[in-house]
Amino acid sequence: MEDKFQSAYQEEQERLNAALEEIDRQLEKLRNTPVYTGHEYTEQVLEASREQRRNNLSKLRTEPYFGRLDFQEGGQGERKPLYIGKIGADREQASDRPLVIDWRAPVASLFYSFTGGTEPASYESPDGIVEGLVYLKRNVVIRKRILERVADTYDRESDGPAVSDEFLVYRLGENKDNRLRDIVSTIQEEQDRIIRAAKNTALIIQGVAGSGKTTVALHRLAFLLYQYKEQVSAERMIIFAPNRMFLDYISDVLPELGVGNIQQSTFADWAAELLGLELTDTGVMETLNRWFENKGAMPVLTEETPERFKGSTKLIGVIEEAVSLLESGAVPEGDFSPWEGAVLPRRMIMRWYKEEYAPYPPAKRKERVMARIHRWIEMELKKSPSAAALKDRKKKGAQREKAYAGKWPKYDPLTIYKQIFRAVKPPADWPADEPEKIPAAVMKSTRAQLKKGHVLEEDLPPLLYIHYLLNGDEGVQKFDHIVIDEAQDFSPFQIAVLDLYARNHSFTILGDLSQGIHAYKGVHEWREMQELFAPEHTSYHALTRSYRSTMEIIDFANGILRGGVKSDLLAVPVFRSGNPVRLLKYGASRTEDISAALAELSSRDYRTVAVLTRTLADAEALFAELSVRFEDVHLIDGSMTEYQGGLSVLPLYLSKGLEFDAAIVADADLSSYGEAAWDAKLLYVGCTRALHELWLLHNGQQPSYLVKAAEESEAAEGWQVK
Ligand SMILES: Nc1ncnc2c1ncn2[C@@H]1O[C@H](COP(=O)(O)OP(=O)(O)OP(=O)(O)O)[C@@H](O)[C@H]1O
Repeated sequence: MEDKFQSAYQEEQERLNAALEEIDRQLEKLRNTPVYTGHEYTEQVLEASREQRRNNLSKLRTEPYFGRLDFQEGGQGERKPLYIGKIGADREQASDRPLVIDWRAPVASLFYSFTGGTEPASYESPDGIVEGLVYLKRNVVIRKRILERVADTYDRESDGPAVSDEFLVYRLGENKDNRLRDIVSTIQEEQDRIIRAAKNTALIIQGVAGSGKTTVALHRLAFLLYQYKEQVSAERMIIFAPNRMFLDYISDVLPELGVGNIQQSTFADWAAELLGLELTDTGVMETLNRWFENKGAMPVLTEETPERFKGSTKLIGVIEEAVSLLESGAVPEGDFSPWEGAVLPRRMIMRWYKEEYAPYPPAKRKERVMARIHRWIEMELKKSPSAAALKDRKKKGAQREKAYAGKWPKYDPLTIYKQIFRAVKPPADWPADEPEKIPAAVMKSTRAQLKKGHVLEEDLPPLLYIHYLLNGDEGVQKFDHIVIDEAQDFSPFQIAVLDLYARNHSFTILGDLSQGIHAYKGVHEWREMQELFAPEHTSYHALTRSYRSTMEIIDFANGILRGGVKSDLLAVPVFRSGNPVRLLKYGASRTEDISAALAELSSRDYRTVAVLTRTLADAEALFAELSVRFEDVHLIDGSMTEYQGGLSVLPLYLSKGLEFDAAIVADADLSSYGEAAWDAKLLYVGCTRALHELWLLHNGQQPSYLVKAAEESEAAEGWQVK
């Protein structure tokens, strides 16, 4: 065994030397080629390609590849070793094998999709299905040109029939800093299928916590840019994430994959910009306070809860009716007369409005008709008998034109929205019974909030829809692909509105219903989103394996899912074992104990340790106490745009999407978490943030599902640490 390993290492070292030599040589040659700065188009194109190669080779020279796959096409003839890296590179001399194959290339898919066995494997090339035999799948770790590790995950000539997880487990065991990383060397088969799925569908992915949803979505973007280079561009792709700090947390992955310029935003920021609205944080904080800061006093959630109702597509009909009422009564009563003696009959204006400009959406129709009237005035002015009359008519005409424009409806989404909710007076011809289509409680609370000048997050989809009905999509950029992370917190209306701005329903929608702690606004079943698309435009995938946490943590979290959330979307762990989950009962002082736990865990070799509390108020109070004892502890309060790593204190609901080497859940007891499914979901989110170590501190009175989860997963009790 040792010998085999030695010879594999030796072989890879020789191969690496040769590859680096060739990369250096190619790079040297390119660097010695003078840069073309002239105006000749063909030369400019050639220069751009040289520049691209210079960049690629500069990256390749430190880490040329990470994997090797020996494949025998057709099951006979030569066994070719294929080296797979983050970027592809050709050899200097023409050859049937590139120097490095891009991980996104069709043949490289075998490296991910092959799960072992002796049967032929296949991949889809542009010329059709290619079949053959896989002989070897090898992971090669190269850092800064040094060969650090060689690990065979499949060898046809050895006894193991399946691809082993050993290298994956080694990778997962590493500690994490403050950024999410790429996983190109260890993408798993179920993830690869999603990454390489065809572009023009709305993929809906239910994935358990830690199943790699965020990571997979980012790799999928890199894949789409490679596979559909002629059809898509990075600037026309967008990632929606829950907050700006999360965007910062994921911001390294795409550059690592050689992808830049993809738009990243929160839905609220994107919508506010499109609508030209200034959103205050007051509304967001009010919502969070209402749902998260009142321990045990969670408002009752029904289909008529304002956030849920406004997020459903039930408002669509009401909005369409309102806009159509405005549209049909838009042309002001009476003929238009710019000055005495000149009359443009309403009949004529109606003809322009109803016939000539009918294809345009209302706001554009109004613009066009008014422009036409303006042109008509200019023609009429030419008939003026004298210079004095011209001057007088010009003045009068301008005044009356302005007054006439003012008689048209105000095509402003917020005004129309306010009219629908009767926060301002609607036009006289609107039917009096219209408000009955909206539940009274929603009507009342929305009216009150709009009167205070607050636009909440849940108002954005209806506002955007009104905007779209008024203006269409002219002048607005449509997206080639939209990624929605933490999609369980998105409402169906948000997705429906985004679909208006997506080409070919090209979406990757990822989430986890078990983490649906924003259930007051999000979906309760994926069906709610699937129904927005025609069956041929959508497909559903499930990711069940969890890569983030140790088996012990996953077993414990599964216990919370079973007993508390009452969900059967359980996670399947990768066989990576660590310390048992630890439950610690407070002694004389809660703060002392939390402090001692933090001191113990941060003294170990962990880079990120978090203390998770139930509310922001708890986090702030605890932070005040801990910051006296720990120099470099940070408070995460939702207003941050950057995630710093290290030691953090944060409310559990803000930890979604993040991960920490070790997590301490403070007050994991009935003082903070009840028996309801929603409380269990919060704890599930918190517990699944931990990679290696999870401690729960409590007062001895715990919800029954926690007690049961601890028993079933053989969690440890007490302070005998290590
Ligand atoms: N194939 C893989 N190889 C190595 N690491 C992986 C793999 N898949 C996922 N991971 C790691 O697992 C962790 C979880 O990934 P990610 O945050 O993308 O999951 P998620 O499903 O979005 O999680 P959550 O819903 O809990 O926020 C990350 O550290 C990621 O690097």
